[in-house]
This record gives sequence, C-alpha cells and structure tokens, in this order.
Amino acid sequence: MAMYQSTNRLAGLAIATLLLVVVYSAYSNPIDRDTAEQKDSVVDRERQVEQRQRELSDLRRELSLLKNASNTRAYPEVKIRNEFDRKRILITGGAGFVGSHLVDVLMRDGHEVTVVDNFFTGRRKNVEHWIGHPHFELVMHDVVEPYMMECDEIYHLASPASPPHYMYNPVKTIKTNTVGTMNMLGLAKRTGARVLLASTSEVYGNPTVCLKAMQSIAFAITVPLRRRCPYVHPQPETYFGNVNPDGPRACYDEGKRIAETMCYAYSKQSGVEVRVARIFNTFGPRMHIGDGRVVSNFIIQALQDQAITVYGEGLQTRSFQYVSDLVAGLIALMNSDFDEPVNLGNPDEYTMIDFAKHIKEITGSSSEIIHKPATQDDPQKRKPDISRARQVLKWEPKVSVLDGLKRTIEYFRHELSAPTTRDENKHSHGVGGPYGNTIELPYINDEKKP
Ligand SMILES: O=c1ccn([C@@H]2O[C@H](COP(=O)(O)OP(=O)(O)O[C@H]3OC[C@@H](O)[C@H](O)[C@H]3O)[C@@H](O)[C@H]2O)c(=O)[nH]1
Repeated sequence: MAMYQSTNRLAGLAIATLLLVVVYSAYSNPIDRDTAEQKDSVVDRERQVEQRQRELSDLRRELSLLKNASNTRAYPEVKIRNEFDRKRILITGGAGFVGSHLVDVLMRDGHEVTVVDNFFTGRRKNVEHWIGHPHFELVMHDVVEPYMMECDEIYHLASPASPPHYMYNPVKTIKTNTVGTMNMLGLAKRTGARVLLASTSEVYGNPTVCLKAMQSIAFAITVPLRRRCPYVHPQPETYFGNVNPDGPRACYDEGKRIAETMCYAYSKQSGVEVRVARIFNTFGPRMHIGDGRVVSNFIIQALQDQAITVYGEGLQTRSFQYVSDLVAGLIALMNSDFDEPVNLGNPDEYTMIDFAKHIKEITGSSSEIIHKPATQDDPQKRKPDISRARQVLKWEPKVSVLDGLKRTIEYFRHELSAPTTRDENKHSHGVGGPYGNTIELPYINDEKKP
C-alpha cells in the first residue's frame, strides 16, 4: 500500500515537472527568439553600414582621382626631363612678386621646385596654378628658422623688398637677411647645393664719391670729365657703396651687405658655391596693389585719377627693369661659373618727376602730380653698369620700359576692378604690409606729421 502511494506521488511529481517544462517553454522561447532576431538585425545593419562606408570611400577616391585628373589638365605645360637632368630647386620667398615668376620659368623648364615662404609679402595666389603638381611643393616656413631638404640649387629671395615693407619691422628684416641667409648657406654646405643670393642695388646706397676721393688729385683731374658730378654713376660692381648704417634703410641695405659677406665667407671657408645678384628696381605683374614702391604707386594713382605723389623735388633717378628680364638674368647667373657679384638691371634711367609724367601720359590719366617731403637717405642717382652681366652671362634686358609698363598697367587695371576690401583701409597711405593693414611710417612723411 505504502509502495503504491509513493509510486503515485512520484508520478504526480513527474507530471507536475512536465507541465512546468511545457508552460516554461511555451512562455520563455519566444523572448529568446526575439532577442536572437534583434541581434541578427543589428549585425545586418552593421554590415550594411560597413558596405555603405566602403562605397563612400570608393566614391571619394574616384572623386579625388577625377579632381587630380582635371587639375593635371589645368597645369601649364612642363618640359619632360629625366632624373639626371631634373634639378631639385629651393626658392625662398618663392610666393613673392619676383619669386613666383622664377617658379614659373623653372617649373616650365621641367625642374622640381620647392617654395618656402612665410607669406609676409608673398601670396599663395601667385603660385596657386602649380599647387598639386607632382614637381611642386609650397611650404609655409620662415627662413629665420632652419629648413632641411635635399636640393641642388637654392635661390634665396626671402626678404621684404619694398622700402615701406622692410622698414615696417626693421629687426625682422635684419634677422631675415642675416639669420635667414646663414640658414640657407648652412643648408647649402650640408647638401652641396649652389646658392644664389638676391642682393640689391641698395648696397650702393646714395652713390656719391667720398670726400677723401674728392680731395685726391685723380678726382680733381676727372671732375671736369665727369661734368662735376660727384656721383659714381652708373654703379659698377666694383663700387663699395655709400650706406648710412644708422638710417631707416639700413635694416635692408646693411642686411643685404652682410648677406653678401656671409656668402663669400662660406665660399672661402667651406667651399659653398655662391652666386650674388645685385638687383636694380624691378616691376611687373603680381606686384601687390599695396606694394608701396614707385611703379605700383604711380600706376595705381594714375588709374584712379588720384594725385601722383612724387617724394622731394623728383630729381632723384631710378632705372627700371621688367620682371621677365630679371628672372632670365637670375637663371643665367645661377648656371654660370662666375661667383662675383653681378648687377641685374635695365640702364634706362628716369628722374621721378619725368617718370610720373610718363605714367600719366601712358595711362591717359587726369591726375595732378604733387610733391611730398623727401624721404631720409633716398639714393639720388641709380643706374646699373651692366657690362659685367653682358660679358659673363651674355645677358641684357630685352623688354623696353614702355612695353613692360603697358603690361603692368593692364595687370593693375584688372586688379583694381576685382572686388576689394580696400574701403576698410581708406585711411591708409596707399601702402600695406602685411597687406591690407595701415602702416604709419616716418618714411611716408604725410601731412599728419607734426
Ligand atoms: O610714391 C612714391 C614712391 C616712391 N617715390 C620715389 O621713387 C624712388 C624709388 O622708390 P621705390 O620705393 O620704388 O624703391 P627704391 O629705389 O627706393 O628701393 C628699391 O631699390 C631696389 C630694390 O632692391 C628694392 O625693390 C627697393 O629697395 C625713390 O626716390 C622714392 O622716393 C616717389 O617719388 N613716390
């Protein structure tokens, strides 16, 4: 009987357990199933997202290839050179007015060009037509800091060149021309590159004959022949110059003089190959509207029928060369075997008053010509003696001043018609640097001065 009862109890327990299992599975399985389905759908979504991402990156790659292809078509044509012929060329200040024209010629000639520029007066716009080209690199860098790269040639142009710009921050101008030049010469020493220094006619200062020479017998004899002109005129490379070391122009004039000295010290002591170009007044397209030098000032004033400002009486002279002639001269000098300084300029000489009249005439302007006070230490005579360049480089200017001016006037006409923010600077004196900023300079000598 007891046995029968316990069997019944066991059977009851088994049935109850079975019922529990059935009920549990009836209610619990759908929940698990839902969770599993949800997991599957998340995985699916993840796969879809990955797929879309792959498609997107394929599209991006395609787009960039298309862009590159269209860019390639837009580049100016370049000469094809093999690895032995193609030089790696560094141009400091290569985004500036002269530098960018040099970039164009060297790029078209099939070389690899790296431009280093701090954009103080240089502009990306001047070289943007090369950006993305496999032979071209634009690096924002200040030459006052060392720069390392492998190269065969260095054109060292970095420095503000317009008087209002180099006087804007004289200490920086000195550093650029001293420390900057030392850095480039150091780089040349390490890489074996040849360096061309863009020096200047300003190393001659105001080219008067010194008093000692005036007292000499030789001078007394030659005075009548020189029609009693106390100037060394035109200036040959052998003239040592007459620079005021403490004046407002000294940061540039003396900066370039010591830069030349450094070149020859590195050449003598370390065997660095150097070339020194003494560049006379140069003009052409890509001069900035706020450049502040005489050619751009006169043209802009004439085109806007504003007064043309002649500093002083206007009897001081300058000789102007067109930028393409300068670039040809720089390249000829770099490729020559000649390591002494060489003047590069056009001997076509004007007094500033005549030059103002000339610009007024060519532009057909109704501007009046006015006089402003003379600027301190302004060289009174300047004209290059280019016998050396003719002899050793077989170089001489090809573009007449008139032709060059016509091209430059067209360029400025176009610049002035472009949308501008010049209204913001309407109180400026027409000089900028950094561009767009108003500079108060003793050099400008405006009537606001006490
Ligand atoms: O609006 C102006 C600007 C300038 N000038 C005069 O024009 C002459 C030329 O002056 P710029 O400012 O063009 O240039 P500078 O000749 O004084 O210096 C230049 O020399 C050669 C290069 O190395 C440099 O580009 C620059 O330093 C100066 O006599 C100056 O007083 C004017 O009469 N009116």
